[in-house]
Amino acid sequence: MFRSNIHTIGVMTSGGDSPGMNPGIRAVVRAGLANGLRVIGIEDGYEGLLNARFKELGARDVGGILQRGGTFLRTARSMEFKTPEGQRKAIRNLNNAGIDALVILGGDGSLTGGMALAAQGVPVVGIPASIDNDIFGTDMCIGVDTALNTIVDAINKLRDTASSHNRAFLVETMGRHCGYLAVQAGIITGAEMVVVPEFETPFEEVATAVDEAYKRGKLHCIIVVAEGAKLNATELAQKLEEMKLGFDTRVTVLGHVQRGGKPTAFDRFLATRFGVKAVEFLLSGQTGVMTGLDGREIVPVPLSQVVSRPRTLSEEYMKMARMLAR
Ligand SMILES: Nc1ncnc2c1ncn2[C@@H]1O[C@H](COP(=O)(O)OP(=O)(O)O)[C@@H](O)[C@H]1O
Ligand SMILES: O=P(O)(O)OC[C@H]1O[C@](O)(COP(=O)(O)O)[C@@H](O)[C@@H]1O
Ligand SMILES: [Mg+2]
Repeated sequence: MFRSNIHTIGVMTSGGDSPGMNPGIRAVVRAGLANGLRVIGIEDGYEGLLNARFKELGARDVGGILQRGGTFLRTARSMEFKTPEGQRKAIRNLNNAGIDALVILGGDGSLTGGMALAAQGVPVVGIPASIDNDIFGTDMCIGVDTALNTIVDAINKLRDTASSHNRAFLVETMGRHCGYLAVQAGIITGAEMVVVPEFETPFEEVATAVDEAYKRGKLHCIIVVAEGAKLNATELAQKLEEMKLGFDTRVTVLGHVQRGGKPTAFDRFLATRFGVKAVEFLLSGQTGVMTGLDGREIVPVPLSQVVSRPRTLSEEYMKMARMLAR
């Protein structure tokens, strides 16, 4: 049987916060303790790793956080960690504190950082946590479901105003270079059009969708635009206004409201499963991997694949959004 030489693990959150990080930390801590490990919380992501902001976590320290958005360990983006000197300092701090292995909850950038540490001999397991759902190797990241529900609530409300005033609303969703949130939200709110970075949408197509919705007698027109799209929501609105189509035009940039809030049941459960599996992977010697959701299973996905392969957006869902918007 494989005998682990891991006695103390560190857990940290990094990059943009996402709802479900807290349940993920809780699961890592409690699964670690259940397996006889010491668990050290690292505050402020890689920034805290570089400054040795470490605190030992017991079972009670992670009580009452399941339902809280954000991350009680806090998170950060760190330029210094990207440098070889920064990474050397991080490894020295881990060694000094007797931390044998790391669980990192974060997005693509954080997992790239985890890969760098793994390449230098640190046992690492990554947990995908980002509202963007832009990570290769997992069907879903922690936080996506909650963000999507927030977007849907917002669009439902905007639709009330859009129909009451006969307006076209351009709603900008987050996601960096990934249109996942926009497409899913477009389908489930019945948006007239979805614009994403992954597929080219000529402006004329957007204008035609707005014009046709007006001519068909629709009271409103909702266009969901991913933040990374070639023409952003504000630019599209300006161009549409110039065309003097039937609807008045307004823009709503949803922004950081999409990142906060209490995690949905789905996100809590996914985060919990990922956390438990992360500890299991570390103890069975499966390191340099990410916990990935593959259908119903949680599987180890090599970080080398995670960071080198782009996640593709389903063309089928784009077509579905377009077909159903009539
Ligand atoms: N190529 C990289 N090499 C090493 N560390 C990285 C790299 N990219 C990102 N990181 C670290 O991960 C942090 C979070 O990454 P970021 O892309 O901002 O968020 P996320 O992990 O949510 O995608 C960065 O601030 C940096 O410290
Ligand atoms: O909060 P910030 O630093 O302004 O960053 C905004 C970015 O963070 C996100 O909300 C989340 O991205 P990450 O998970 O990569 O951190 C993106 O959707 C958005 O582009
Ligand atoms: Mg990211």
